Amino acid sequence: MNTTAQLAQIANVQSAFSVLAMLNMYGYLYPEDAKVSDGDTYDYIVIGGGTAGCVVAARLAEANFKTLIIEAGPNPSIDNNLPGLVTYLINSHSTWNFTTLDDGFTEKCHQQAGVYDRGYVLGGSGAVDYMIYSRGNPRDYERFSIASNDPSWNWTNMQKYFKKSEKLYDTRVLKSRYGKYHGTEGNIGVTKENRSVCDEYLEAYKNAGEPVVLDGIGAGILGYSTALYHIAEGVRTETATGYLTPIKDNPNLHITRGSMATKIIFDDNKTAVGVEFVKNGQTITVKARKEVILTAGPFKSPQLLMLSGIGPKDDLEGMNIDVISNLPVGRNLQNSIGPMMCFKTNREANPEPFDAHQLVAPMIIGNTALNKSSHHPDYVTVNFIVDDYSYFLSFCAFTIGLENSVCDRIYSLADNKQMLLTVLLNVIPKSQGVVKLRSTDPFDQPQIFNGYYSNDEDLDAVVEYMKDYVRIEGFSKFQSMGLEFLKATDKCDQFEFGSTEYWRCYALCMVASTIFHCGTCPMGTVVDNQLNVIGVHRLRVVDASVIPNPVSGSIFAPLVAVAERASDLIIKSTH
Ligand SMILES: Cc1cc2nc3c(=O)[nH]c(=O)nc-3n(C[C@H](O)[C@H](O)[C@H](O)COP(=O)(O)OP(=O)(O)OC[C@H]3O[C@@H](n4cnc5c(N)ncnc54)[C@H](O)[C@@H]3O)c2cc1C
Repeated sequence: MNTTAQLAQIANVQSAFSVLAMLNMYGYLYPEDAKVSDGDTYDYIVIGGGTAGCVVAARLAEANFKTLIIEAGPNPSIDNNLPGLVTYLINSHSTWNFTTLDDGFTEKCHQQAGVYDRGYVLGGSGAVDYMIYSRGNPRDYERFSIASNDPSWNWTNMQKYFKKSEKLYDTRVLKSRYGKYHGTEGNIGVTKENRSVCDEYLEAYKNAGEPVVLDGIGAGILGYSTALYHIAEGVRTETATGYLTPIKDNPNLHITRGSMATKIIFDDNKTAVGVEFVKNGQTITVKARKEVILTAGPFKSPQLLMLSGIGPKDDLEGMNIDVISNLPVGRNLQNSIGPMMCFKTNREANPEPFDAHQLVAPMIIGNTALNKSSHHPDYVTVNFIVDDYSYFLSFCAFTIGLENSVCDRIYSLADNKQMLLTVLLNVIPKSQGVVKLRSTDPFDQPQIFNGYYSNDEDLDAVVEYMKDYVRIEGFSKFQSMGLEFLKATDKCDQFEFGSTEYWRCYALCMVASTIFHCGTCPMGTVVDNQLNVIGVHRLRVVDASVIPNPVSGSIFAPLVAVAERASDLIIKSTH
């Protein structure tokens, strides 16, 4: 087995899945495609049927508003629905395949600067993501409140939206003292990792001084616990299936798929009055009686705003775009990143037979504070227990995008033993990237500069976190499991192993992106506390771009809660 062969296998399987996707086998689950003609009028037009877009459109349709979703992609297919197939979804028929500009260092260990994929499918990135379901902690939402100058975005207030959207299936958690933090009637089914292989690792983390908790999200507590996933009864739950399927015959809900929004149209009073989109080569303009709601995600929403005249004045003028509102659109790109760290154990790797209804590698999530009296994590670890080496090679080379030689080296060092694979994330990165227009063609990818470690403090912080985390090797329980850190790359060998210089080199080379991007149209500077775009009327953004800072360890669940709240705000402010 080697990485080249594994990548070839992925390409073959992906071709088969793209053919299956054309059959639209799950089409019966979703609303039929609407017949939309030039000049048609809706109460609300939602641009992008992704994670947030499906929530908002469903709530508006339920509230009796005639609502149109304009979605570029098709319906989800079998590889979107079955959790075990997630490895095949990057760079696939259901993603946009964005890449970033060269940042000068990531390419040392990676095939290219960065794979920044997003869902190109109804349900959006929630239909291609890794399904980790968590809420972050109170400090993350305090930062929303500060950015928006509105305390109502706080953690306590957001809990009702988490509960409203969640349907937790795990009876152990529900019966525990954490049960009260969870929802049981919501649209997003959630299950907990329960494979017994995790138990030994949880014990070992406990032995290493980390709290082990049954439920890692409800109270925003520190410690280690098995992951929650947005999976229910063996099937991924994203917002298309969770929110649109139950109301698929609602006459207020209209969807046009395969439709690329190219411009938001404003009248002379800077009021958004319609949207132009292209379907099957034909340009169609639709009108909004009440509002246009942009939910195209953290790369495409800023692109569309800029193409429509909302963005940094100098950049727009440089492209001969008339400026309607001069705002720092695209300027605050943020993401949770950190190095991938691999350990082998003395347990023989013993892969289970493939089961498409569950993720291949069980996950444990850790929230760690360096100062043990703190209530907030400094870093989050996403820990995979890996028995299946073909999965490992796919994750390493395809999902994280590391060079084949790096993945082959880890494979050989791991010596067919069970591995602990940790992605360590800095929860408060200070670095920022940028999304800019590449051209005035809406079909062009925007330019994305990832900005990883552009603020030196982030690298210093991550080095401290790695040094802290790698100490687990020295504790008796992990020692008895033979835990051993694997030097995944030889590109740092000029530095003494364990020195600050070594870890700095390792962190840069082995950086892994979570693809939890946010902040490109943040609350406070591009949208106000009600998510209205500043300086214009009747236009909101509701997607990951409005989230001003990363939420520790995930973004899907926080965004669903933000979209639930945004729906309330929109309905209450109905003109
Ligand atoms: C590979 C991957 C793994 C991830 N893993 C996790 C995880 O495990 N846990 C977690 O919490 N988060 C995860 N995330 C992040 C999370 O899923 C996303 O941040 C979140 O779903 C983004 O939602 P959104 O509504 O902002 O955008 P999206 O869900 O991306 O929705 C945007 C929608 O708009 C459509 N669109 C874009 N432009 C146009 C246009 N011009 N016209 C019409 N339609 C358009 C797109 O096709 C898409 O459907 C992951 C993301 C990816 C990509």
